[in-house]
Amino acid sequence: MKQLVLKDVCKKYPNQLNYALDHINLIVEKGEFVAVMGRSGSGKTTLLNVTSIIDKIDSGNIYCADKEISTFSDKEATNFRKNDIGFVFQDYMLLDSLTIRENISVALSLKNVDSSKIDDLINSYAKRFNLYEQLKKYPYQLSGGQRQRVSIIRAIIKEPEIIFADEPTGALDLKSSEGTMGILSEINKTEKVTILMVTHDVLSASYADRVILLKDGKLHMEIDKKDCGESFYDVISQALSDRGE
Ligand SMILES: Nc1ncnc2c1ncn2[C@@H]1O[C@H](COP(=O)(O)OP(=O)(O)OP(=O)(O)O)[C@@H](O)[C@H]1O
Repeated sequence: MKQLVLKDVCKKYPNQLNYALDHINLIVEKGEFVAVMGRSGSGKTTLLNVTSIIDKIDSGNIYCADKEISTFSDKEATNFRKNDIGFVFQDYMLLDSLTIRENISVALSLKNVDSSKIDDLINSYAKRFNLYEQLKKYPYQLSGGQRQRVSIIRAIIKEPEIIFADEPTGALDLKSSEGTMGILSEINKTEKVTILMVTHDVLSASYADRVILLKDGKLHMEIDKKDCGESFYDVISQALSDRGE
């Protein structure tokens, strides 16, 4: 089943000569994990922003599970972001004045989950991702890797159809990056959640099923893990270096 379909999607920012997205055609299957790569300015964040309807496109169509989301009204777009998708950002986007438990529960209260169930749900995810002891603490008391695990729990706990991740390992050291990618990969397989992740990091990209490479707003190349097996990491590195990325 198709989760996301982009048909001839174009986007140009005001006062810019070039398209940020130039006739993008892309299909992401339900449960697929896709990494978006490309040099700075190639359109990665714009692609994430238009598929999560944070930003509007100029032409083309975007469908999510057969609904044309690119024509959603503001209210429909807000509901879609609240109920159907989760976000993971490079800088975690946790609220400093709230405890870890409160930070996670914000996602559930937005989705109107029954308050009697919220604590149990948070406890079980926190135990699963080794954060139970941290629930009473504040974000500044946690390491970067722990904060990113909190933000992944906040994204997955509302059972979204898709998680959009923008450079989730961008601020992390190697060990924390591997921990973060291990968790994203686990929830992709266990919860069957579709993931669209922007990254500059080949190691992070190698956890995906497929890598798409953008260049000047165009979909330049796709690399499928199925075609590469064990050498996926090397094939991605080679493709980037061949293109001077
Ligand atoms: N708000 C904006 N206003 C005008 N131009 C923009 C805006 N956002 C992005 N652009 C331009 O659109 C193009 C694509 O930018 P985008 O941020 O999507 O690239 P990116 O691949 O995510 O880059 P990076 O890796 O640096 O985050 C670039 O030429 C950029 O300068």
